Amino acid sequence: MANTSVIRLEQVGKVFEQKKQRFQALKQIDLTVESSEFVVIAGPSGSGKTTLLNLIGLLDQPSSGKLFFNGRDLSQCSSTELAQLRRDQIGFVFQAYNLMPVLTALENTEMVMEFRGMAADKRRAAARKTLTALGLGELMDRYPDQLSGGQQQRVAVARAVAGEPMLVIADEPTANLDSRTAESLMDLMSQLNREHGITFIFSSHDPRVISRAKRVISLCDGSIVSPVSQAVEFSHAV
Ligand SMILES: Nc1ncnc2c1ncn2[C@@H]1O[C@H](COP(=O)(O)OP(=O)(O)OP(=O)(O)O)[C@@H](O)[C@H]1O
Repeated sequence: MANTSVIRLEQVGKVFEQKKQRFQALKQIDLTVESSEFVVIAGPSGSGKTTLLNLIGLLDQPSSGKLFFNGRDLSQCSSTELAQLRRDQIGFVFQAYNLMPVLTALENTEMVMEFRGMAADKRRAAARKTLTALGLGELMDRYPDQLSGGQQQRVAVARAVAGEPMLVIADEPTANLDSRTAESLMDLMSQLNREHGITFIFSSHDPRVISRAKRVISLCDGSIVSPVSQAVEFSHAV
């Protein structure tokens, strides 16, 4: 089957306006990410990585240009349709994990599938399977404050991937992790990408993440500065 674009941006710009200040955070971005890609958006602090991820994750809207998700022109979608797409097709791993403190690891992992209206037995089975695959089989009934930072990060990944979304977006996924945990998290995401064909888009300035990407998109001052049409292969050795 031919590759389908998960995300396509055409001449996308993003301007933030505060009081009388106008700041162009993204400038005329052209970018296509195909199904099953494993992409890192790299660049220095302030280059626009989070702004770009927020657009790709349908959390924010461009000021100019066009954004397509799975072939759909998002400017034609209502806010309800955008919310449904986010819920059903996209998994998010936030830097701050954003786990619910009053829910166990298992309940946190089930949460997004519950929002989707999946039957309780199905979502519980999917959450158990994913947590076990992530090495958290024995810790499913613990609350976030009973888990280490790395374990919480794994629960956040489990929550993002358990419902097998089309796309997983991770903002600086290794920012708070030690080298070993960061390495195993990247192993896990590569495996999910290879075995389940889930498309991953990360933002990072961590060389450990960038070296594992199949394609790196470099941002500088809101513009893409690396070739985007060709996959860039990096050695796995850092
Ligand atoms: N809501 C906002 N209002 C005004 N300016 C903003 C807003 N969000 C981001 N910016 C500005 O846009 C630019 C890009 O920010 P962004 O957070 O996307 O960068 P980044 O590459 O993710 O940085 P970091 O690596 O430090 O997280 C920065 O100069 C930032 O100050």
